[in-house]
Amino acid sequence: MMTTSSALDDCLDTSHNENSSTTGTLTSWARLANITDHKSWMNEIQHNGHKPDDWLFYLNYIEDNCGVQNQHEKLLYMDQAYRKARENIPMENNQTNQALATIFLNSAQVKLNLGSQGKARYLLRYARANFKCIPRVHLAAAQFELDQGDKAKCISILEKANAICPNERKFSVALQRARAGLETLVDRKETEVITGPKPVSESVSKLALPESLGVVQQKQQETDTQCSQTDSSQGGGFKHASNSAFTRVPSINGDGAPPGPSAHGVGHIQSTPVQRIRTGQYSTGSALSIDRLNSASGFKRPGSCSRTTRPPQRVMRQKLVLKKGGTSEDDDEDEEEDIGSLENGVKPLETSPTESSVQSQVPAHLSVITEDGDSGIAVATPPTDDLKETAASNSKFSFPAGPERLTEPKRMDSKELEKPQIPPQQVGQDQTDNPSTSLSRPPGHVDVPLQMASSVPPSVQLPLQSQPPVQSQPPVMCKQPVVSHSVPERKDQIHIKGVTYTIIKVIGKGGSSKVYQVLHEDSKKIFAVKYVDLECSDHQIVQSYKNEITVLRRLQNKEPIIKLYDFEITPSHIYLVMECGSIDLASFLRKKRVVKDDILFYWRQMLTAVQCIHDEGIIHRDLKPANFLFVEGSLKLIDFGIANAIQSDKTSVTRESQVGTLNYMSPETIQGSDGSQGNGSSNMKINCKSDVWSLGCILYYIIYGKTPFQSITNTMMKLQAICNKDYQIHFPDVGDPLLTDVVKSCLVRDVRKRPSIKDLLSHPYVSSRNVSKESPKPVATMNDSEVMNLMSKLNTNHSSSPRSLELAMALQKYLGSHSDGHRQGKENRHPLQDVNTNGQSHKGNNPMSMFFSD
Ligand SMILES: Nc1ncnc2c1ncn2[C@@H]1O[C@H](COP(=O)(O)OP(=O)(O)OP(=O)(O)O)[C@@H](O)[C@H]1O
Repeated sequence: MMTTSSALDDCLDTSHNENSSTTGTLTSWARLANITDHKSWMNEIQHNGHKPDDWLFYLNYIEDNCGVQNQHEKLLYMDQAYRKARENIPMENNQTNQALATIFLNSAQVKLNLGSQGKARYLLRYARANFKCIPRVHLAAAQFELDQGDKAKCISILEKANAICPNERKFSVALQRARAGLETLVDRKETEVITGPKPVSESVSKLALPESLGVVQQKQQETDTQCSQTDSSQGGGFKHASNSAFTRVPSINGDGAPPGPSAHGVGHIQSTPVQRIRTGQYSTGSALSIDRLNSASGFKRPGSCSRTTRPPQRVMRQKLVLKKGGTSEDDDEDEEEDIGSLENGVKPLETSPTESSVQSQVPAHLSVITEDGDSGIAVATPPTDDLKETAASNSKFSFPAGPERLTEPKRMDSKELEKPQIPPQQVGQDQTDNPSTSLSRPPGHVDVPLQMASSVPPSVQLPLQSQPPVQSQPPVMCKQPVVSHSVPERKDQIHIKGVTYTIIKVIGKGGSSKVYQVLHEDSKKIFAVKYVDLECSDHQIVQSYKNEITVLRRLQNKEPIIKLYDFEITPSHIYLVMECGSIDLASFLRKKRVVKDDILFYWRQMLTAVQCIHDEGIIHRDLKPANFLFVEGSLKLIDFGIANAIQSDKTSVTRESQVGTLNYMSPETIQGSDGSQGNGSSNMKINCKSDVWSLGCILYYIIYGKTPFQSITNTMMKLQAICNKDYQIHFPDVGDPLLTDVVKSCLVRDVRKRPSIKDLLSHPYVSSRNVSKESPKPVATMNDSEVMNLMSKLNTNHSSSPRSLELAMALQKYLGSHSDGHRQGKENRHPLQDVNTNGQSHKGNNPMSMFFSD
C-alpha cells in the first residue's frame, strides 16, 4: 500500500517537464485516462493550464485508484490532493466554474471527515465568497451550519444567498425548511431522481463516455433558475450548471480504468447541494451522517461512530457559545468580515489562515518571538506542513488511550427521541455522560438530567481524589446533545457537560486560549473557565492543552496547584473548569512593587509550589510570573502546557524543540545538554534545575523590577548572553546578603552547581526567617462596572426572580472572601466589600442595591 506522503510526492509534487514526452501530446481526456503515471498526468494538467475540470477528473480518478486502503489515510491523501488542486487552480475567471466549486465542496467534506470543522467551515466561507452565483455552494454552507446545530447561521447564509440570487427557488425552499426545523434544506425525495450529467468543460464534453465507465443513466430533474450573475463564458458556469442536474456517483469501474469525466469528474457537479460527495464514500461517518450526506448538502460530520447502530435521529450539536476570539456577539458579522476579506483578493486558498499559516497562531511559548515582558520569546519550532498538520488535527481526536478513553456513546431509543426537547441550558456539549469523564463537579453542582434520561444516568458527583480514571472516547461526534431550536441560546453563557456557567468577564488570555471568570449559577460560586479554540490551533498547541489536563489531573492532590474541577474536549474546543484566582503574579507585579519584607512570602510560596511538582517528577518548563496565580492569598501554579514528566529511571527529559519564555529560559534549554556549551543540537536534556533558573529570573524580577537579561533587546544577543558564562549578571546590593545569595545561586549557569528546590528551601534566607503573619493578599479584580454588568445580566436574565438576589449574594460572598487580610488601603476596596450581610451598603451607591431593593 502506498504511504500517504510518498504517494503524494510521487503523484503530486511533480514539476512540469517541458520535454516530457507526454506534454503536448495528450490532447484529450480519452488519452489522458489511459495515463497511469501520475507524473505525466500532472504534466498534462499543468500543460492545459490547471483547468478545474481536469483537476476534478484527476481527483476523482485518484480517489478510486490511489490504492490506499486505510480510510483515514485515504482521507489524508485526498486532503493533500485537494489542497494541491486548490493551490494550483487560479481562482480568477473561475468563479462560476462548477468543477472548481465542487473541488472546494469536496475539500470541505474531506476536512470535515478528518474532523476539522473549522477548516471545513473556512473552505465553505471561501467558496461562498468566490462562487456567489452557484446556489449549491450556499446551500451546502447553510446545510453545514445546520448540521453543526447553528440554525440561525444557516438561515442567515440562505438569506444572504437569496439576496444575491432572488430568483433562486431553492433558497426560498431551503429557508422554509430551515425555519420549519427540518434537518435537510432540500427535499430528500429530490435527491432520488438521478439525472444525467452535463459536461462542464469543452474538453470533457467532447468525450463520448462509454457506459462501461460507470456512467449512470440519469434524467433531468428540475431546471434550476438562473442567477443573473452567471458568467456564461465559463464552461462550468452557473447557467450551464443550472441545466445539469442531480447525478449519482458511480462506483469504481470494474476494470480499474478511470471513469469518464462526466461520471466521476464533472459528474460530481451537482446543481444543488443534494449530492453525495464522493469522499464521503470511504468516510468513517455514521449512518446518520451518511444519511444526511445523501439527503442534504453532502456535508457530514466526521464520524467515528458505528455506521450501523445509530438511528436516523435528529442529533444536533449544540452551538458553541464561545467562538474564536471569545465572543460570539455576532457570528455573522464575523463571517461577513471573513468573506469580505477573502473577496478582496481572490486567491488560492493556501494563503488562508486555517491552512498553511495556521502556525502563525502558535502561542508565544512555542514559537512566537517577542520581546515583551512576560511574554518573552521562545525559539520557534518548525511549522508543520499541511500533511502533518492535517494528520495532527486528526490525531487530536485520538486522545490518549487507556485511562483517558471515553466510553461508547449512549444511544437513544425511538421513545426517547420523541420526548420534548429541553432548553440548551440543560444540555451539555459533552460527548459523553459518563460520570467518570468529569474530574469533580464544581462544589454544589447538581447534575441536570439530560434529555436522554432513561438511557443516560445522571452524572454522579465524585470527590476528585476518589474519581476513577477519566476515560475518553475519541471526541468525535459520537453522542451529540439534543438542542432545542426554539429556545435561543444565551451568548453570555458557557455550557460544559450540561452545566451552565454565566460569563462574568475575561480574566486572562493565552496563546490560543481565553480564560473567563464565570458564575456557576446553581452553586453560586465563581470559577475560571479556560476555553481553547482547537479549530484554529495546530497539533502542537492541541497537544499542549491535552498535556496540561493530564498533568493537572495528576497534581490535583497538591495544594499549591490550581484545582481543575472539570473539563470538556471536543474536536473544536477544550474547556477547563478551574478554581478562580484573583490575579496572576505578573499582573500583580506590574501594578505593585513588592516591598522587601514580602519577597520572602512570595519566594517561599513559589518554592513550595515547584517542589510539589518536582516531587511528582514533573518539570514545569515555563515558569514565569504569569503562571503563578493568587488564590485566596496563596500562590498557585497554573499552565502546565509544556510541563514534562521525567521517567522514573531518568533525571532529565530530552526535548526536540526549545520551549518556554526566553526571559526566564535556562541556558541548558537554549543551548544543548546539561549546561555545557551546546553544539546547536536540537536535542536537549533538561532537568528540574531548569525550573530553578526560571525561579531565579522571577526572583530577580521581583527584586530589581526586571529580568536578568531583559535589557538586551536583540534576541540573538540575549540568547548568547544567557548561555555565555563570561556574561556577568549584575546583582546590585539590596541590603539583604542572604536574598542576594539566593538569587545568585539560582542563576548559576552550571546546572550541577545550581541548587535544587530542596536546597533553596533550606537556604538560610528561607529557613531562618519567619514570614509575617499577615501575608499579602491581592483583592479580587472585579471593578464596579464589571459588577454592574454582571448584576444587570443577572437581573435581565432572571427578571425579578429571587435567584437574582441569591446570585448577588453569592457574588458578594465571593468578593468578601477575597477581601480579607489584604494589605491594600480602604481606598482600594471594592464597594461590595462594604455591603453587610443584610445587603445594606455602607456607601450610598452600591450596585447591589438594585437586588436588595427587591
Ligand atoms: N484559574 C484561573 N483563575 C484566574 N485567572 C486565570 C486562571 N487560569 C488562567 N488565568 C489567567 O489567564 C492567563 C492565561 O492563562 P494560561 O497561562 O493558563 O493560558 P495559556 O493559554 O496556557 O497561556 P500561555 O499561552 O501563556 O501558555 C493567566 O496568566 C492568568 O492571568
